[in-house]
Amino acid sequence: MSSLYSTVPSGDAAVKAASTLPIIDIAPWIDGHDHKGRLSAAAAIHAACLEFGFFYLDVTSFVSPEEPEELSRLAREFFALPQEEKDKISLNNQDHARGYQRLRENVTMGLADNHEAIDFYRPVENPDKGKVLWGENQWPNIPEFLDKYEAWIDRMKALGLIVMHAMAMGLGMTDAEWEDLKAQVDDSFWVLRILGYPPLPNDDQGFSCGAHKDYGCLTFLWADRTRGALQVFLPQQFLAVENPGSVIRQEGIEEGIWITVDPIPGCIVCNIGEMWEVWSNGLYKSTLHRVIHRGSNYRVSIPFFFEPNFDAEVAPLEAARRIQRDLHLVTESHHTHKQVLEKIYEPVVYGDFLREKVNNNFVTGGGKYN
Ligand SMILES: N=C(N)NCCCC[C@H](N)C(=O)O
Ligand SMILES: O=C(O)CCC(=O)C(=O)O
Ligand SMILES: [Fe+2]
Repeated sequence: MSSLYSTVPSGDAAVKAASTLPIIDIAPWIDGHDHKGRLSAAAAIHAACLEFGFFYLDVTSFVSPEEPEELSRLAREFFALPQEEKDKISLNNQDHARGYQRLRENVTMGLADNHEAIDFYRPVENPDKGKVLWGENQWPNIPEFLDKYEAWIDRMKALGLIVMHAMAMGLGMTDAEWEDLKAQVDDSFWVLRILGYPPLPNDDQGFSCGAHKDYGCLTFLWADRTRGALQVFLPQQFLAVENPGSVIRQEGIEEGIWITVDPIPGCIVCNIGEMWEVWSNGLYKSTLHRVIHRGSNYRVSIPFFFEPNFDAEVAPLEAARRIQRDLHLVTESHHTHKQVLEKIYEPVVYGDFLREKVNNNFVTGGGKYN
């Protein structure tokens, strides 16, 4: 039996699927009053979330191409420092979440990941480094590092609200419903992660980053030009589908393929996290992805996680339930569809969910602090 975590991308199906990942231009959401343009971008995001949980965002109207290049240069400067210099901002000096993690210190599904990283989170008012997630960010002592990254964080926060608004429109939410949703993300407990990936040795069966779903709301990933590193899992049932809106994803399906998602200039890769799975009551699935970086270069990627507010109570949205009921009317009503329709996701407090995840993420410190 093929398992989720062992299938590799290969053959025509993989190529077809990869070329299908849509590119959605956010320009209509940046300039002026192009209502039609906004509607069609919103519809494209909705379709992409139903089918893939992943899409490219063309952000040329929003960020200059030099900006992330500069961030990547600063990241490389940090990762090139001697180990003891990097350890000066170790997450273990702080709250076991904010700071630098050595190569193989991060763990996914019980296996060490072949990457090093720095994590920054939204600052909190009364920092307490004895409380997981509640300490202070630790910035490398490199000229311009802080300023350049803070500018990027501001821009990505703004992008988060734009994409959330587009998604609300894509789900057919009323203005009042959007205001309610917005109140759950308007003080986002965001995370910025800077990742460095040395090549995975050819004889190493492990992962640069093991298969996982992102935790929250929206991930905006900028990555350098390295190809063939990021892979996204596509369930088999979606491969030959003309109209994804007519399919309801089934629970526990393990058949599918891993497709490669390479960087496209001017675009960032966007995917939805587990909180969107709850809001959409499973209509949108947060998609498994992983990184396998072989080859010879040192890869850098910079994901920004636009997350709900720490205290947000995330529960299925009425707009998603309306769509699910409509889908039920137009699709053959067999057993599985009935089950999906009747299943209501349990509400989650985002901060509790995140703390649980972070507690299990590291070789060191994990689970010791609460
Ligand atoms: N904030 C986010 N989404 N970080 C993603 C890290 C995923 C790997 C992590 N070790 C895990 O097992 O979840
Ligand atoms: O480096 C990448 O391309 C993806 C990283 C990732 O999935 C994550 O940090 O959550
Ligand atoms: Fe991820």
